[in-house]
Amino acid sequence: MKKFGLIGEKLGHSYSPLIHSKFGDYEYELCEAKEEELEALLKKEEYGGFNITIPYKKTVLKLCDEISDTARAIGSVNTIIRSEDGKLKGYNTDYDGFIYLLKAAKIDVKGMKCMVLGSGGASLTVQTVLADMGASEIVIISRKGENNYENINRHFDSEIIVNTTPVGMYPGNGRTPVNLDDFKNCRGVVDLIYNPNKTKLVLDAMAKSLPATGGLAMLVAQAKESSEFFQNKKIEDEEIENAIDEVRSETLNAILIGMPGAGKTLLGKEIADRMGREFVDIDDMIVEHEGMSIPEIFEKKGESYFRKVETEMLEQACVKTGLVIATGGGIVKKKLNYNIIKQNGVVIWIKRDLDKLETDGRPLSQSMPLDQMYEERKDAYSYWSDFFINNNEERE
Ligand SMILES: Nc1ncnc2c1ncn2[C@@H]1O[C@H](COP(=O)(O)OP(=O)(O)OP(=O)(O)O)[C@@H](O)[C@H]1O
Ligand SMILES: O=C(O)C1=C[C@@H](O)[C@@H](O)[C@H](O)C1
Ligand SMILES: [Mg+2]
Repeated sequence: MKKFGLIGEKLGHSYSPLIHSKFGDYEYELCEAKEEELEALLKKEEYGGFNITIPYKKTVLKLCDEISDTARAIGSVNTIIRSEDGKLKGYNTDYDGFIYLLKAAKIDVKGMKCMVLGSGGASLTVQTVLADMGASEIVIISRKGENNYENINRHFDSEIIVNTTPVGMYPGNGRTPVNLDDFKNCRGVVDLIYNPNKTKLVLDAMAKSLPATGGLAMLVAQAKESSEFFQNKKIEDEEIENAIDEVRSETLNAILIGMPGAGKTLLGKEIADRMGREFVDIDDMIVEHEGMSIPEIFEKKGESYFRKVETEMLEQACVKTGLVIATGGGIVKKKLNYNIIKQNGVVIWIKRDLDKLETDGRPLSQSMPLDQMYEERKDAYSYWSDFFINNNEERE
């Protein structure tokens, strides 16, 4: 079997090799390339075909020998196949991928005023789908276009917002292209970014109880169709959901929260061992970073300094994927930590009866009654977590 590749400018964020490994038994490589290298790369015969991503989906049109009707109509190619006679044929599988995403997220664009952020190849595909699905108006916001971020207030009445820019994408996590507070009529948010799993834009929409989705389902659905071209065989649609589930379970961090001494570190290590994952303890990161024990940091620098370093360490750990992360008990004291944890995390609340909690080496647990601390924090532990584990059985 020939090998295949993903061509783009920067590819450190891509899950495509992982996803393609679910659809077939072929090699799939990341090929970072500069624009002037594209032509030579496409000619390399060891590759049976390619996916194309930011910023080359428009550029490669002129390098293909043939282009499918859909890709030509949209003006964007994300899949290229080398035929037996060496000719390169360009397709667009993002079109079906975006339709799949809208349906999966139950976001109906019919009759809606839609704002598309960004004007690259992915934006062209999104615009075509929105028009085909009956959007009443489609506004494109780009840095230099007629509608831009300076005069975006003209379109604060948009009902659906679709982000096709890389703003907020790994490693630039935590950024958002627009402030959702400005869009009072907003009825749905779609971010094509899939790493992180939930961008700031998506988390902001969820905080307002708006329907919102990241781009993983689109990525997987377009990859399935590309893989059908690569292998010249049909793959059933059920495979898309299976692959999404597998990618989520392999990439999301398992993040443990709960009272000091509840067993986050103990259980975190055990979970990581059993899953064959790397374990990270935020408290250990802080101690290493500061070169002091936690009681010493509290004593010499105070709690607010400790919290500042804790947030920095949390940010470093949570932009990564596939980890088991034990936090300190006070992580929920700072609202800012919520988005950091949620972007790539499944959050597990470790519960243990208060009279069983270890307080040694834990300055806050020694400075106030544990039932008072629990009262102050229990609603946050509950709201921040996706599920809980009872850790009352003796383990040692
Ligand atoms: N189920 C259990 N059985 C016996 N001992 C336990 C159990 N759970 C936790 N412990 C013990 O309680 C102590 C505290 O556990 P651990 O350090 O894992 O808590 P933590 O939640 O990480 O605390 P912190 O918030 O301070 O980091 C440890 O000595 C641990 O071995
Ligand atoms: O990030 C990625 O791996 C990709 C993103 C989209 O552009 C897709 O169209 C492309 O096939 C792969
Ligand atoms: Mg711990």
